[in-house]
Amino acid sequence: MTYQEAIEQIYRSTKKLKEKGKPAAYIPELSQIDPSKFGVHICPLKEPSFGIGDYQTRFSIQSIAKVFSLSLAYKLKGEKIWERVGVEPSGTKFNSLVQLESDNGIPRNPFINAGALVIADILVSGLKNPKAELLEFVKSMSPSDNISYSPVVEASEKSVGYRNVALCNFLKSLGNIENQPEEVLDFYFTLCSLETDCQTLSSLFLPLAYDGIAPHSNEKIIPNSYSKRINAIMQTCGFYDESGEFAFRVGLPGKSGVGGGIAAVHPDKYSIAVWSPGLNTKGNSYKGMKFLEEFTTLTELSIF
Ligand SMILES: NC(=O)CC[C@H](N)C(=O)O
Repeated sequence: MTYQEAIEQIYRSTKKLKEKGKPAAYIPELSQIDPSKFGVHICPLKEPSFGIGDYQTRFSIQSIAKVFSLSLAYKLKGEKIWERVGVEPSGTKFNSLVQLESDNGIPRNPFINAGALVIADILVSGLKNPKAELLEFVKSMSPSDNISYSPVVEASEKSVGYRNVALCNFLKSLGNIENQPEEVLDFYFTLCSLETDCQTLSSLFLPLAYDGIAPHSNEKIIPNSYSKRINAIMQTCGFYDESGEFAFRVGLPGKSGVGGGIAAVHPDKYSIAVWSPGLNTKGNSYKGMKFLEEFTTLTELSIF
């Protein structure tokens, strides 16, 4: 069975499922999204890419962008970043505050909000123009430049961002934020507002399936060892307190966002992006998880 045949078959059966989860309610702009949207796009390394459904509709990628900010911070500062953020699954919700105090302000990993705020701080310190440079870095990964920040989503999240404000101030008080919290939060909310479609998103993850190289340009985006380590962190921490479940059911390194997107990679084989805005209770796309579970089962192509 080809990738295309598998995707067509699973898309049809997953689309029919009555249960589809609920769009994120805590960010006003995201709560408006039509929950019946559903798109999938795959970029195999050695075969033509393929998309189905709403794969060319743009959506808010939210926390999936944390893979890009981590990649850039890692490239910029190397192994030093691990002095300020860990690589252990947190077992808590993405925006949890509880572990930070006992962990002395060192977030468990770069994908929970606390860890992503520390990574944001590293980029704010290390780059002249962090927002523009991050976007330029992201665009270098793909032949498509169909990705941009959404000022509307950013403003919407800022209007209710009390928890992230609390997290950033808490981190500052514990000595793990160098800049003013307002500046770090501004960069963080802009990062989370990145918008693209499944077609571009899957291509943006292809370097992580190809030893850190962007196949369209042959450019080394990040060293091979960084690419492997980022995949390891996606595998263990990419789905918050559902990371074990995702490894168990899907078996691919991946990252989700509360916009309902999931990007995942099979090293040396493919990258794939799925979008369905309805979330399960852990904040991960309900149909996105179902789709990927069926996909790796039918194709027998998980990393395990
Ligand atoms: N899991 C997510 O996608 C969360 C990202 C969102 N911008 C937040 O900080 O709450």
